[in-house]
Amino acid sequence: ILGLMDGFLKNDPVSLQKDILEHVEYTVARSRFSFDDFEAYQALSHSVRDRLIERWHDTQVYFKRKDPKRLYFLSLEFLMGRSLSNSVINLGIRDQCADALSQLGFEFEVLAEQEGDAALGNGGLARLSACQMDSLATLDYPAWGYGLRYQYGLFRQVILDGFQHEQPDYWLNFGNPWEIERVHVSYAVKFYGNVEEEILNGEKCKVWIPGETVEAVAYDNPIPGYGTRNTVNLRLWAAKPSGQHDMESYNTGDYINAVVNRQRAETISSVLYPDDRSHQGKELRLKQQYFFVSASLQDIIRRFKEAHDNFDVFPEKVALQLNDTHPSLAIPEVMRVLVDEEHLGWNRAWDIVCKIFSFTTHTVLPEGLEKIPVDLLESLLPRHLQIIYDINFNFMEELKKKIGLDYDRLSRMSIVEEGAVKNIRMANLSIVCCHTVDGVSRVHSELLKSRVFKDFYELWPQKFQYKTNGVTQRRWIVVSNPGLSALISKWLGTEAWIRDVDLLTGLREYAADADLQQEWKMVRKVNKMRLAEYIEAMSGVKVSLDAMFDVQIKRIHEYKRQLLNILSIIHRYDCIKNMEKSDRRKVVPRVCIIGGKAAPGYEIAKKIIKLCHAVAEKINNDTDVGDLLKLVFIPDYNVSVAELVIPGADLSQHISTAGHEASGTGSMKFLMNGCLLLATADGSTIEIIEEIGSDNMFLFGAKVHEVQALREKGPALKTPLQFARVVKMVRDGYFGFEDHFKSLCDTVEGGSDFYLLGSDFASYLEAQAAADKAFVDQEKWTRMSILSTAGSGRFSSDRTMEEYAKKTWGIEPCKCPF
Ligand SMILES: CCc1ccc([C@H](C)CC(=O)N[C@@H]2O[C@H](CO)[C@@H](O)[C@H](O)[C@H]2O)cc1
Repeated sequence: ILGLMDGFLKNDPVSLQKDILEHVEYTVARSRFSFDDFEAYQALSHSVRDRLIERWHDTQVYFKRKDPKRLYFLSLEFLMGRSLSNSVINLGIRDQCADALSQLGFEFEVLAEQEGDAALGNGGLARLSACQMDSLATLDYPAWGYGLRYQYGLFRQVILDGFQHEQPDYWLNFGNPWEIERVHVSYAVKFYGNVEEEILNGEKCKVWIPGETVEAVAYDNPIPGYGTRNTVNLRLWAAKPSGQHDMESYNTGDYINAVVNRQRAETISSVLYPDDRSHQGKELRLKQQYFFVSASLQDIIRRFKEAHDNFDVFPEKVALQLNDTHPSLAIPEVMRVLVDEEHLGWNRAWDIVCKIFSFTTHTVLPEGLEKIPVDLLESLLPRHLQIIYDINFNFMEELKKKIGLDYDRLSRMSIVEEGAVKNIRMANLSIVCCHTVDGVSRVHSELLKSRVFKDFYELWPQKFQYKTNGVTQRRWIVVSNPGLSALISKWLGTEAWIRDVDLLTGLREYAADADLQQEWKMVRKVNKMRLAEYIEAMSGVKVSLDAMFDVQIKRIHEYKRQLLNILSIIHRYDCIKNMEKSDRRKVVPRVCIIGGKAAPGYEIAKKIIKLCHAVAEKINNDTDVGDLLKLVFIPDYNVSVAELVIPGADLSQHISTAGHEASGTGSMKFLMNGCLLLATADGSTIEIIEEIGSDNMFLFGAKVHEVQALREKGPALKTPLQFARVVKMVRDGYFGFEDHFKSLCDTVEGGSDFYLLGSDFASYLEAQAAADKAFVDQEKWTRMSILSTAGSGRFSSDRTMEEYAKKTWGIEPCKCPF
């Protein structure tokens, strides 16, 4: 048994080879003498999976024995991307795998490309969840992630004639080696029905009689830590028809309908809502939220009761994190279980609930806050509506005692929004219940306290904190940029920075060192070549490696101002066209790269994508301009595309109207990879400036506190002539489709420039010019690039998770010793 302490499987190339060939034969069921890249990928993945399972078991066994306080991270979205490369890096067996494969005639990188992305999320919030799971595992925290196993992830973006089309992402087509179906871990989830009263040992208690029951089946995704044996679990729920058959319909021979009804159950977890803007109060969306919350809480309470029989201990053993309001039905659900099923009594139950829940909001705009129509909740979850009403009644009573009968404030703070359509304000419910309300950057938290949740901040200032977002350096440097990763380890003389990222500051002293600069530039050149090949393959456009690769990749939103970027490209093009031939050699060649998905119903965002293609069509085919300027739109932007684009970027743009980006995490990934930032002072960028200094960035635009006043100016707002000129070019059909682009132009003219593209245009062009000037001085640029990486340590999700663990969750590392 001692020999088996670190598991059965050995990680030397020969053992790996044996395991791979066995999986080819017995798992993939192909002859070990002839199998292709995809089958080799499947076999390798299963060999790595086996090693994850061992570590997962050992970790869970150890957690069970130590019974530490656990964190349960509830999120409706996890944007995991690919798992193979990240897993072998965190297991520390990448080279062994590469050796084992090369002897079998396969190349690791080629096989890694075979894997499809697990795109179970929309954007920032979803990828943040994934980065945070990697950090929780690496820091040995006893954590679990809970979410939904969508059969269809975020849609595939197909561009036809410059227009976005959505294709379903059936990602499970060829199975998924990174999950383990847990047929024995399943729970019944109830919907609809009504609530009846019963007398139980003299007590009146409520009983919910459901109208429909669906089965939730668990799929476990082992999340390996880096440099530790700890492997935590991401448990995703899939909806299955519940066991009990309604024989009734069978007897009436209405067999088909019976089966169809049963199939209906599966639709609950079938597709991810591709909209990361407003909540449309759709019933299926609400069903998804309650389905995963109910299954997760049944699982969490079962695990607690295995080791404990007194719920007063629950807050010492369980911390529940709500990733935005999407899982906040967990609050009335825990109340329902503790009151209706465990019979703890309301006050004791409420006391427990207020100790276990914490909430992070990722939205700045009040209209982005989730509201659920009362009638929808009444029909789908009648008991939960009652509980929410009771929570609100007690809260209102308490509030009246504190603030008196200030009806405006009372109605603003009420969880129930009166009006033609009564709604439940999920953010208010979350704030009333949770002990901590976190923003995702310092300025975000300031805006929450001074605007969005001002009333609540004045009542409970202690609840409002912030934990600035972070990203994992394992995926965003080591996996996606192995050249830079090796260079950093060489110059720091250790790989310890991968676990302890503050060590990156050690690069500062070498920022001007000619040797490092040389090697740094070489690594970046190789990454640029890889990106240039991808661009040519995806768009047919050949780009020059001497040009500055200027990148803006993120979801398409008006507040993220991709339109401002495109209008500045039109300006740059116009300038080149009108410039003396002789002056053209002073132009710094630029390749502008834009990528991102628009929510299917977001028309303006889709027009921005079309405009980008129309402008690219003009510029890229203008031989007169040639390599001085290129514009390419990268289709189907996702985690894997980001891993390829970010290492090859010279400049990245984060140009949201100040006060609109809660944090932003893309900027942190570019920073870690030594890409310079052209940005507004918004969200996390404000903290990046403090870390690396504004002289290592290109900043422009109105500040957060200036935006309101500028908006009030409305039509009086001054916009530079250049701005009017480029908008006029679009309006007049210079790029065609003038009718299609009219409404787009209307969003930035006629006093309705809500996102201040016009008033920020001049300083934006100045920042662009400053970037051009700096790029010519490669010594200066490379020094700024090295200092960017050196100052990026603070933006690791390791720091974020340590802050949450200490200040919000009260959990300690629990490192599996064997
Ligand atoms: C359809 C409902 C919906 C609404 C909002 C959302 C997310 C909260 C939107 C989102 O991803 N917000 C981004 O969260 C990041 C992680 O904290 C921040 O860095 C970004 O600034 C924020 O826009 C998802 C789905």
